[in-house]
Amino acid sequence: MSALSLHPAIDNGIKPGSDAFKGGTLVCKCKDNPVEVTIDSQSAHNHACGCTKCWKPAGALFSVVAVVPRDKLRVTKNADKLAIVNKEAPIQRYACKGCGVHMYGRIENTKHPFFGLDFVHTELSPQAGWSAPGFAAFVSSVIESGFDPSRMGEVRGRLKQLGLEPYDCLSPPLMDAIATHTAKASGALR
Ligand SMILES: N[C@@H](CCC(=O)N[C@@H](CSCO)C(=O)NCC(=O)O)C(=O)O
Ligand SMILES: [Zn+2]
Ligand SMILES: [Zn+2]
Repeated sequence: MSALSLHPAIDNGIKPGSDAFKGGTLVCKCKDNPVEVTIDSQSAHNHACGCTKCWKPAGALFSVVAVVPRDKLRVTKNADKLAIVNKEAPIQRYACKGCGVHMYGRIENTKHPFFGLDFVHTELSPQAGWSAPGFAAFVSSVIESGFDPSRMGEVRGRLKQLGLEPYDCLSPPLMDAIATHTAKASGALR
């Protein structure tokens, strides 16, 4: 039996990132006048995400999504083709109206724990060297897209085989960072 397909960027093993990498471009899938985003930074916290909100390439069960500082990201070509998918969502995802690809997701709420970071899919980049995915988030959420719940053992097993520890929310360090932010905001922690 062939291995379960999760996402083309991880199905054949995970390519390590490069410490020397300093950024590059993301290009949408339109043949004509593609949208281009330029990022002057390496990515961080790259992960596979099973949630229903993140953009996935056709046929993929997971997205692969990372963050970059928002002040290091600019739209450099065909910005007029972008539209926000859901203005009410904490992460406002800018999708290409031509091909549907999400070019970046931005948080406008200054109180959000991840304010200052934009969400990006580095598979859209012609350059190699972006940070590699390090864990899998929102794994149980693939069921919300219609995936058979009886096959979740297979999904988690394959993620572990690829070296991506599966979590049903974010990774423990990120969950701790969110809780710390919340505790500082409430005054429970100084
Ligand atoms: N079960 C839901 C989960 C959606 C969700 O909370 N997604 C996270 C992670 S996205 C990248 O890691 C999130 O922060 N969402 C905020 C947003 O989407 O604006 C589902 O699957 O829909
Ligand atoms: Zn496009
Ligand atoms: Zn997601």
